[in-house]
Amino acid sequence: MARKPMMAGNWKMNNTISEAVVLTQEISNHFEKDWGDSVDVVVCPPFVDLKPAKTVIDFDKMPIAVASQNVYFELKGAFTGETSVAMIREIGCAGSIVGHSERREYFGETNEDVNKKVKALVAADLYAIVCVGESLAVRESGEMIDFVCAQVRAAFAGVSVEDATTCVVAYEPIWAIGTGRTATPEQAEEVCAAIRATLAEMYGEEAAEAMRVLYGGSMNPGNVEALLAMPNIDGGLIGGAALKAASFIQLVEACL
Ligand SMILES: O=C[C@H](O)COP(=O)(O)O
Repeated sequence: MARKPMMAGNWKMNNTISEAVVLTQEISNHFEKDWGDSVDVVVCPPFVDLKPAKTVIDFDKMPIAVASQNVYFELKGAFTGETSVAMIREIGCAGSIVGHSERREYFGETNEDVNKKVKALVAADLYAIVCVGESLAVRESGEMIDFVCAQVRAAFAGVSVEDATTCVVAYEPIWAIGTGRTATPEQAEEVCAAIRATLAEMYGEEAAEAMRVLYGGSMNPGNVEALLAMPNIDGGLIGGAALKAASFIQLVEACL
């Protein structure tokens, strides 16, 4: 089955509102090819930048979705500092990243939290971009497939096939994030294929074939084509290379 590629830019904690407006406008200005319906392009700015970025995209009628980098699983109430699915939905977000390794490492996000966030998102008709990935120690122990597939099972525990198929999985080996040390296409493919096999165990072959598995970790215009050539890599979750309009557009166009 031909899956529609997705190229998602995770801006992490970069760009004030004014900077976000400039970057979004630059992405819009660099837009030359009509990517139409052949790739899903997503930008994931910090919370405060979501509305300004969405406003620029809507004004320019750009085929770009906006997603948040995180969301809380409770619907509302006394959860100081958190942001609900209703809040991001009203801004016009299509979904949210969940379980990014930086949130797992620095903010103590657990597999159980990730699962609750996936459930909160799909219940609000939003999708989750579920991040999984092993540390260097796990990679060197050779246990990365078991580790990552356990993260996938935990993230989707109790999620229906209908809801799961709206979601995306992003394989991001922690040792490749922001380090310039990209996984080789073969290393990335091995784990992405195992992720799809896990999804097939949970949801059946047809659903697993329909779900997108992205790679993230120092993806850039120089290595994107070799990674996208792998049969189980359906796009990218991009950090550093998404912070410049020209390189982000190059990554999008590599999907065409
Ligand atoms: O969410 C994005 C990833 O953490 C990849 O970041 P990076 O492209 O800067 O390595």
